[in-house]
Amino acid sequence: MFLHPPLLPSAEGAVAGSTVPGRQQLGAFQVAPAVKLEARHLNFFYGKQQALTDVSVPLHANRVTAFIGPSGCGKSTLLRVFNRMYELYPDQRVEGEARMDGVDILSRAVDPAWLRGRIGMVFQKPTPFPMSIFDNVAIGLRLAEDFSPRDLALRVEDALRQAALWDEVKDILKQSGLSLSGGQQQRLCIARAIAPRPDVILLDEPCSALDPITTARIEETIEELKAHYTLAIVTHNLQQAARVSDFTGFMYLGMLAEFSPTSDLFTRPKDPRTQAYVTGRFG
Ligand SMILES: Nc1ncnc2c1ncn2[C@@H]1O[C@H](COP(=O)(O)OP(=O)(O)OP(=O)(O)O)[C@@H](O)[C@H]1O
Repeated sequence: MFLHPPLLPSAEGAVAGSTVPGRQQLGAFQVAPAVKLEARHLNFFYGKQQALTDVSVPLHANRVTAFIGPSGCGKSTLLRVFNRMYELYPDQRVEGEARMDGVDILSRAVDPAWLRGRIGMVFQKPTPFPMSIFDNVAIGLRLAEDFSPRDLALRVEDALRQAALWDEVKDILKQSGLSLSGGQQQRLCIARAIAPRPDVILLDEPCSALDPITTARIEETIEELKAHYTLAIVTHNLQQAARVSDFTGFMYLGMLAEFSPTSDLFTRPKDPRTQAYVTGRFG
């Protein structure tokens, strides 16, 4: 039988057993944000190839955490671990824990379908389904719960508003999601991820296929989403990491080389490899 762990409020203040530094280091009078999700000693394998080695990292509640690092260092793999995508592939396996509100979500006792409702994911390439704009957002809701048509419409509207797309699509909800522009499609995918009201949203290079104006729009959306969700973003764009995130993890060869408040990581990196990467000397 699967566990559906209770959802705990993500109050400011408690560091919830975290061993990793948070905002308490930013100043004597600031309160550390709670940790919503925390990887503990993760190792990950694609067959015999190890892609993550002893990664421990917190995602602070209602904050954006960016993961940066050279190609192939394990950023996407880390996000995939958090929503157990690897379980769909027989040769992939994980060791260690990922605790959300104190519960190890990698445990087989936790229902993966429940988990994917709690942790939404947005990919690099916008992936709208070949169906209407409305149905693209409603699909997960219909599978999860028996909503009345009115409640379903309200939930879809709410998700599209939070994804900053409502004004552009409210009159064309029956039109195909595929008819939207790339940036609109990506915001539609964000709305789809938001609709089940998850706790955490993982964004894997969500702007890499988008122009600068659309990218700015998505970044604004990310900033707004922080009020309701805990976010993690993988990005190759260091300026983007600096703009949107509160904390940044620098990954190198499958390890977390450094994790700090974003301003510290970019201005006072502790690890020489971070310094070399953020100053463009490799990567
Ligand atoms: N499906 C897979 N099968 C085998 N190895 C894989 C697979 N996916 C990723 N890898 C390997 O795992 C390592 C980490 O890959 P991952 O995609 O997590 O890195 P990344 O930091 O996100 O890279 P990029 O910035 O290029 O997207 C790499 O060595 C990669 O080749």
